[in-house]
Amino acid sequence: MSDDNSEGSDRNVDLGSTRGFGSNLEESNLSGSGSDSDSDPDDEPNQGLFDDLLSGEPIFENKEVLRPSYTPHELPHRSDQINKMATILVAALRGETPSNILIYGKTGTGKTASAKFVSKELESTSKKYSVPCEVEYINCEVTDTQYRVLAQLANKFIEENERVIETQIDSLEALLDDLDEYDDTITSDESDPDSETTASDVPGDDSFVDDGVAETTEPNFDANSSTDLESGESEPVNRVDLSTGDTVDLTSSELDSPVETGGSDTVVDDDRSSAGSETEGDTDRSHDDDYEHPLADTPFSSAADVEDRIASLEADRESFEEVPMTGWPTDRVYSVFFDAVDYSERVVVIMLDEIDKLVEKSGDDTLYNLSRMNSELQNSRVSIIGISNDLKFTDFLDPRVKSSLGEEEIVFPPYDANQLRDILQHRSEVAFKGDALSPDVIPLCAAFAAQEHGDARRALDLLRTAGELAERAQAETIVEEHVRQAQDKIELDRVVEVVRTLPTQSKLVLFAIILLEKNGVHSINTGEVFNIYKRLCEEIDADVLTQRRVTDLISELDMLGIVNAVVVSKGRYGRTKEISLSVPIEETEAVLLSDSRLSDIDDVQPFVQARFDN
Ligand SMILES: Nc1ncnc2c1ncn2[C@@H]1O[C@H](COP(=O)(O)OP(=O)(O)OP(=O)(O)O)[C@@H](O)[C@H]1O
Repeated sequence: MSDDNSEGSDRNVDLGSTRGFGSNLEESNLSGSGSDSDSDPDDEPNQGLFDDLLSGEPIFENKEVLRPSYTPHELPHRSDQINKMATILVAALRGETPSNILIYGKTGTGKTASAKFVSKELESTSKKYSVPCEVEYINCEVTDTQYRVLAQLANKFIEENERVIETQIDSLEALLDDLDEYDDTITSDESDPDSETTASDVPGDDSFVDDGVAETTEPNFDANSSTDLESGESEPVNRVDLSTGDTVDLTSSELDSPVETGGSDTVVDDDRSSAGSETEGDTDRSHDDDYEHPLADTPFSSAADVEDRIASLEADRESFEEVPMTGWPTDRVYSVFFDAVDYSERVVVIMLDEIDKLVEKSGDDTLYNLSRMNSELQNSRVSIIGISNDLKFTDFLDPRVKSSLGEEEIVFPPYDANQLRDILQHRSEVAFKGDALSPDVIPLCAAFAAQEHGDARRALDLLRTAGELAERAQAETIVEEHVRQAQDKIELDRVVEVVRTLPTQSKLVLFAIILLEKNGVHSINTGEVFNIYKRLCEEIDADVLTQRRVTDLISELDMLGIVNAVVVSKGRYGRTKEISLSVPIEETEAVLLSDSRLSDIDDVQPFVQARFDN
């Protein structure tokens, strides 16, 4: 013992300023004492707290891929649902409005993962083909009121509009720079006596080349624009009605695209020579190549046009007003959202995950407003994808909303054990080191999760937790026992979470049941629970609910799997519920007592007597 201590203190001294981390620890100890004088306290070596833990071969290669936040690139056994979604949403890429979609399925059946996968594909394809289409995802469990949903969407679209404006302004400014450069070059060419720059130097449309230079007395970029190149100035023409303020989609590729001269140099040369053009020779040919007019193939006919457009974009940007997270009247929020969506031509897909939570919390107003938007939008189109694991929530919807929202329905059935096995197999290849898994681990995780209504999230949790437990035990491989321990741990964690988040009244009812069980009462009935519950309420000054309401709370606890309540017939005494606890008593009691209100109940013993008093 004393040796150990001295070794520990040696460590402190010896490692001093010269030694690094763990792997050098032993070696450093052996190296004898070093000088104290030059040791910097900030560089003090660690005492190896983590070294042992780090020294074990880690089981995981990449644990992140087993976490719920990871979006897989492949979703085995969901191709039917994914293809169906894609078939509906492809309309957006054709500039049409896709039907609204309702996605149903129990928890962990891959609804969110599949919908996100499809929307990623949709957005990237829309970029590829330059068809404006955006997907906005909202989790209604978090954003659960009409105000918040609309505000969040409004702000997202405002942000997106600002981004688009920024890009457009950048491109327009680059265009102005090009114009300046072009003007400078033309001016310097004009002052060069060797170079005879005339109107025919300007790139023109097809007719310019085809018809021969001689005919092209007034060069033009296209049917609507004309430029006096001798003065080097562009004359404004009515190519674009700037007064409408329509968004001009100026991508940099459009801006950079070369002017169509309508033919090769050879053709141009031939035409020119045969037409006896004023412009001849190499210099002119190089002008055609080098000095394409920057405004050709743009909707602008002069620098002033471009500047006007920049000013109007800047004014638009100034006019955007971010919605605060509270405080505005809802119709104002709606109107800002509406304008933000309609700012430019595009198809917008709004994905409302856990949509049932939104309806439960704040009715169907949001869905009503969103589903009738298309009839009023001028530029854009909106389509909704609702995701829910509650199949019944549409019963609470206004029939119009229900039929509009459910234009297309896609069901995600639970996975069976074989499918879960495939999913786990795919992930485990990336998640674990080579032979970290013993062969029975994946089948066991899949079997446990299949019992839980085929929940892939549960299966992945089990596999990850089993890996963590094995790692903690410094085992080299994950074995069946780790999976069983993981199953118990997850179950306990679930119970703790459910109990912790119960409302106080339910906690009191549960506490009453625990007290009865702890005092050896079996086959507890509702009346007994009610009596203890009443005393507990009095003790902490809580409202006392009616016995009927307490019976309902017991049924809710039963549904949550915390208690087991069976109805038994007592012959001529009628029927009664027999209640027992389905969760570990100690842990559950500890969670209840961690609630500050319940922790006031200190001496619980006397309450149990109530059973015998009544
Ligand atoms: N076919 C699959 N292939 C790979 N991973 C999957 C598959 N299905 C689901 N998962 C994974 O399972 C977890 C749960 O999936 P997801 O969140 O999509 O379920 P959900 O049906 O939306 O559940 P909830 O209704 O609880 O939100 C995620 O980590 C997801 O990546």
